[in-house]
Amino acid sequence: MRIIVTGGAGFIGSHFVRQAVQNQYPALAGAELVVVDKLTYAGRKENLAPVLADPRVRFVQGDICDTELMRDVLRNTDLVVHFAAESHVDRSISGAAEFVRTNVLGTQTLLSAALEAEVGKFVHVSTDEVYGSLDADGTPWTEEEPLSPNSPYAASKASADLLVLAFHRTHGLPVCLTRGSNTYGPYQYPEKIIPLFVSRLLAGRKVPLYGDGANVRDWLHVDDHCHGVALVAGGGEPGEIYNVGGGTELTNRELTGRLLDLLGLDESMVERVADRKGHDRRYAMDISKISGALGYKPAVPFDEGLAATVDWYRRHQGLWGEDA
Ligand SMILES: NC(=O)c1ccc[n+]([C@@H]2O[C@H](COP(=O)([O-])OP(=O)(O)OC[C@H]3O[C@@H](n4cnc5c(N)ncnc54)[C@H](O)[C@@H]3O)[C@@H](O)[C@H]2O)c1
Ligand SMILES: Cc1cn([C@H]2C[C@H](O)[C@@H](COP(=O)(O)OP(=O)(O)O[C@H]3O[C@H](C)C(=O)[C@H](O)[C@H]3O)O2)c(=O)[nH]c1=O
Repeated sequence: MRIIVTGGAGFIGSHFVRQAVQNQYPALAGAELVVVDKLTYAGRKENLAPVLADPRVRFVQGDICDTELMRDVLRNTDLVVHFAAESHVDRSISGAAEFVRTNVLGTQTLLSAALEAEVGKFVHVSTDEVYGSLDADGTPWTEEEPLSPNSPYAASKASADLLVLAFHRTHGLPVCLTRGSNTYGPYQYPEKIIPLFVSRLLAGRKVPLYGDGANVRDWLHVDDHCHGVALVAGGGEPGEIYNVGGGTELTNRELTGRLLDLLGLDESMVERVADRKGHDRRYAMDISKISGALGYKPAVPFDEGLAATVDWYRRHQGLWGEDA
């Protein structure tokens, strides 16, 4: 089996590749993996160091918007797992163009190449942010929830989702979509709240908590996210969407408190700053579809996963340079 993994040098994609090569996913055991990654600020080829020497792994530095390269790379491919994206909400607020280019145009370029190559399955890795924002007492989202993205990042991912579904309905391309919740773990570029706060606190710097700190996120360990994606790659039905949530809902204040406790620090390290523009209040996922259909169950207890993540950043301080 030949698998193309786009964005495989980033946070979640590199975890997927490392785990796949280590045969953690029965449906993908023994597969040849071709990683396609542009190596933006968020991608590090070194994230794949533990598996790069494996003869089943090939690395191609390239842009998913490059039509000729994608046509070439996707030939004779059984499965595409599409992680590559611009992924950070704050960056999409200060400049949306690269989000539209990579997340929308890049996805369309890949879909066209996948159609031409007659790939066996195309798994598009998406996000719960496409559903919008929930009130404190709102019911967690199922896959039937209408799309209502708020940030430019979420809008670009929702656009990509619609294109993926359109290629299924129009051309019969065998696609599946996963929609993951906020993911944490090692190897994440320190711009999202957990790696940013941990890196700063370890360096003795204060952390910026947006607004009232009462926004809620549904936390998912990267190991569980990737297991969900692998289950969908192995057994997901063409044309179907699967939510992949972690089930640990926390306000940003609660999350920050846990990080301070793990590091033996106090509230004086927290700086309250202006709120993010258009800040989504709460994300929460109903995962009964993937649990019932494919046996998905998040396995990493949040407190254990968070402690191990803090420990990993402690052992890898300065990995992304001082300014990250
Ligand atoms: N991080 C989360 O909490 C989260 C949650 C749900 C879904 N997702 C989705 O999961 C996927 C992976 O997210 P992540 O957090 O690992 O992102 P990331 O930013 O860590 O990694 C993205 C990777 O894509 C590569 N890339 C970017 N533009 C490219 C292009 N034009 N061509 C080729 N490669 C390119 C980067 O070099 C990087 O290696 C994304 O599609 C994201 O939308 C992320
Ligand atoms: C960076 C930062 C964030 N925050 C707040 C803002 C959010 O309420 C929460 C999480 O923010 P973060 O940017 O880490 O993640 P989201 O905006 O929820 O989006 C993330 O989860 C989804 C599912 C994806 O799909 C995205 O790729 C991923 O970036 O912490 C702060 O208070 N201070 C900060 O410095």
